[in-house]
Amino acid sequence: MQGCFFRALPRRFGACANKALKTDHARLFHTTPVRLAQVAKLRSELEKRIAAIPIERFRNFCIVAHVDHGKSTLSDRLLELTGVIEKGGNAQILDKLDVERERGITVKAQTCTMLYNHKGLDYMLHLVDTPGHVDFRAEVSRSYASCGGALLVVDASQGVQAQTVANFYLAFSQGLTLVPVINKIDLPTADAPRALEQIKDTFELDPNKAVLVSAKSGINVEALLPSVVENIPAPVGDETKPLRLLLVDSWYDNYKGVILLVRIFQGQVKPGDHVTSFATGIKYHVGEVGIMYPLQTPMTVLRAGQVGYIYFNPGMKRSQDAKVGDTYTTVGSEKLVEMLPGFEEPKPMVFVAAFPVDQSNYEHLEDSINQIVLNDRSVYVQKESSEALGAGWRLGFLGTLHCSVFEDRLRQEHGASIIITPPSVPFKIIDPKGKEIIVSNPNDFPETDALHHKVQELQEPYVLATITMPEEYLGKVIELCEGNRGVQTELTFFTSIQVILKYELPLAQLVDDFFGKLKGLTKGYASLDYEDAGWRKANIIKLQLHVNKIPVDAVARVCHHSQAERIGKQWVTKFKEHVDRQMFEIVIQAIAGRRIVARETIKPFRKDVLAKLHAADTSRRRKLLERQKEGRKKLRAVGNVVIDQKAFQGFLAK
Ligand SMILES: Nc1nc2c(ncn2[C@@H]2O[C@H](COP(=O)(O)OP(=O)(O)OP(=O)(O)O)[C@@H](O)[C@H]2O)c(=O)[nH]1
Repeated sequence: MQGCFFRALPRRFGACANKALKTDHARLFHTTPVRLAQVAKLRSELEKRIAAIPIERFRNFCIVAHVDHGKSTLSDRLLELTGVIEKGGNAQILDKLDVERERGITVKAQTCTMLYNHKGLDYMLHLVDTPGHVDFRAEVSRSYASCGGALLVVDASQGVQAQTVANFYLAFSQGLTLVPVINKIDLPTADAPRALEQIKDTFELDPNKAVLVSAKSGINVEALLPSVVENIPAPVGDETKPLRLLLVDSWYDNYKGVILLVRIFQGQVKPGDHVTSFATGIKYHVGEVGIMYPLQTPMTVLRAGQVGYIYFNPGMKRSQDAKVGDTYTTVGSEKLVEMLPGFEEPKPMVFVAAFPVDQSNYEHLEDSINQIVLNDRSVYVQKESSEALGAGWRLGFLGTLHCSVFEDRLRQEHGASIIITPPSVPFKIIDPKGKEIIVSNPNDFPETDALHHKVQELQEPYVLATITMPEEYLGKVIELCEGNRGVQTELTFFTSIQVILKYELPLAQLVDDFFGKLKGLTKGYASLDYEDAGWRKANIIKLQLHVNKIPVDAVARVCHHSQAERIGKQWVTKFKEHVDRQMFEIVIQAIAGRRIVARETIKPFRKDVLAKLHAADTSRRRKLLERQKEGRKKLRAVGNVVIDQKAFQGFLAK
């Protein structure tokens, strides 16, 4: 992670962009008054070099791997090799989202163009560094659409892991050429022959084509680019035909509006062109086109086969108008150009309710949420209000990591103080007429009395989980999967001691810290990946927390019948820990449907402390009343029970 420049590119994150200009490279390529002439000269030389490269010498490729196998470190080395960034200069210019740095994960795919001279000829390489974590798989899948091949990186000490398998099949299904790369060969625990055997056994990839490197120390990295040039096919596309471009990604810039990352399939695009979107029908005048080198570097034209950015003049204001997967063409060519197949929008599958700790911060928090959502449109936001916690939002995410990254960004970048409920998954109601309704808010679950005439069937989402692990943990992992309502679909030994296990699991079980339990059971040796497996009939029920017979709406959740008692017991025990004793008895109940599945009681105070106050002691009485008034501000009422906000925070904390 340290010194990773490429991942640090803050192109989507306007606030950070200026910091990136501290790099020598960025100074050269971005205007400061002193260097203006020099910048113009360098850009024009770069442009001339690019103009002389025919499409047959373009190579668009991405780097895919399991989490932490070294994608970003390798990207840095390739950028250094091609002179895009300076050698060893990365440490000073380290700059990226706080959350990415702290967690050591890539959240957004980043792209960069490189020029590489191979056997006396210039090649234009376009590289995409993709996130490894399963929650951000849509980023990887979209990146593939602009690429002809991929470097499949495998850590020599860990070998093939779950996300290596998932990335391989995704790339394979999209017809990409794969170049295997065995990384971290410098580690004492590296076992390159085993990793080579695994890629041969599991993916039928030729081990002789694999390149063995150490991205960290740079060993043999120079052998990679010749392999890219020789093995990855050039894109095809006629630059003389009408424009046909695919919108791969977008981000928001406060000054320029929405900036689009595009792959040109046919024709060319220049500033001043009048273009139109197939999805929205909106027409725009192109303001600027350019390449990521590694920051936005304007060019006079982008042509077939290239990946670059464009923005409009006047700028695109609404980020919803930039539909990832959309096709654009020149106005007047609409009938001559076929729309590209596009992408399926990723659907949020994990939902939480979020509330400001202090209701007076509601508007500030709403602004912060909207700002993050501008650059992350996979987040679903809907207003919600709770009797206990006030006004807030229901937020939907691609997975639990996506959710906690969002939460961290709210806290770190916007200083938000927020209460977030544990993640839950949506459920589907099929009504008696066969109409399907997907519901993400447990409070919309039909009342028990209405269930039989409002619902024909209830369904919950399932995933197909791929788990890899050393054979010695197989028994324990099978037990864990079965205990989480899993159904085994495959068990394969891919070396004499490594196993790939596939299970269909309810997503609700997976978000309930399944990965944490798996890691614990296997001492961290197991890896997990999953993909959507559709909806299955489910025996689910609404579980509610009642305090003195009044439901605490923010806490309600929908769960499987078999889990209701366990969760209910956890709830009442935890809630009791966080609620202060009061003047009367408090009864806390967990109720599933009509059944009370757990109960705790908080006994009242024995003495009335106010009784001791002397009637004439007015100043003390006033002091007490003021203190009480102050305290009340922090309190929320649930029926007749007044509960401190901190109790909710404590109760809802993981
Ligand atoms: N010893 C050694 N460590 C390496 C090598 N390549 C990467 N690392 C280390 O492995 C860790 C993960 O590297 P990254 O480049 O962040 O991995 P990544 O695949 O981009 O991670 P994600 O994007 O989060 O999936 C970092 O601590 C790197 O310094 C290598 O060749 N040798």
